[in-house]
Amino acid sequence: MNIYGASGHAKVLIDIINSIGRDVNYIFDDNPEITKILEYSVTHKITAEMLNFPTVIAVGNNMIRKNISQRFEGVFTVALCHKSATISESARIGKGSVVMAKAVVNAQSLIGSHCIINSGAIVEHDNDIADFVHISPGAVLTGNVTIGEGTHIGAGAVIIPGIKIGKWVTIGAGAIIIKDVPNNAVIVGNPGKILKYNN
Ligand SMILES: CC(=O)SCCNC(=O)CCNC(=O)[C@H](O)C(C)(C)COP(=O)(O)OP(=O)(O)OC[C@H]1O[C@@H](n2cnc3c(N)ncnc32)[C@H](O)[C@@H]1OP(=O)(O)O
Repeated sequence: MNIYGASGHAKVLIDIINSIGRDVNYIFDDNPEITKILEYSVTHKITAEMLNFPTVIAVGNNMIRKNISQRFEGVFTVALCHKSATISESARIGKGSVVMAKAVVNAQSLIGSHCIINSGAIVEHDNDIADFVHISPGAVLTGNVTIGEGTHIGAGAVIIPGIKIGKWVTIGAGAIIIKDVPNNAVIVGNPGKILKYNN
């Protein structure tokens, strides 16, 4: 498998690829100064040979991940799940999404494309998560939660059942969300209050 982006996030993807017994084939980064990550060499050119292997994007920023995925439409086609993640048979994980160690995705939850379900995050039953969403480590989405495109749920945040969160929202670390959230809002605290709006 290939990794696009030689970031800290890429180090975690290397561990996930190793956890499922696959090989890391190529790691690409457009910054020529980054030549190595862990024990792997970093390449700075995308070759035809590379495209023989499935690729995942190792970019934490949701908007940048979206832009890269659109530039390479059709190339980033696999979902990647750590062997310790628990994923219901009735859940669906979209192409290019990553589910990290000890994360849980429960019954009939739908995860879009190019999402990150980070370490130990819990996505309970019947959630509907759009593309390019990042659920940070330890966050808890209870049942029937809806999350719009590009939203970032901060570490340890909790969303109570049935809440609808808009697009390109940022939920601060540790926030408790008890009401629906409009597009682009940045919310912090318990109970969550709007701090500002993302541009
Ligand atoms: C493996 C990984 O690393 S995955 C990445 C996980 N990342 C995260 O969980 C980060 C989530 N991000 C946050 O919580 C950020 O603090 C944000 C996005 C909510 C706000 O960031 P900024 O826009 O830079 O806000 P800033 O730091 O200027 O703070 C603005 C105010 O909000 C408060 N605030 C910021 N974050 C929080 C928070 N999580 N909870 C409560 N209050 C907060 C600040 O104290 C400050 O209050 P003040 O004006 O009274 O002093």
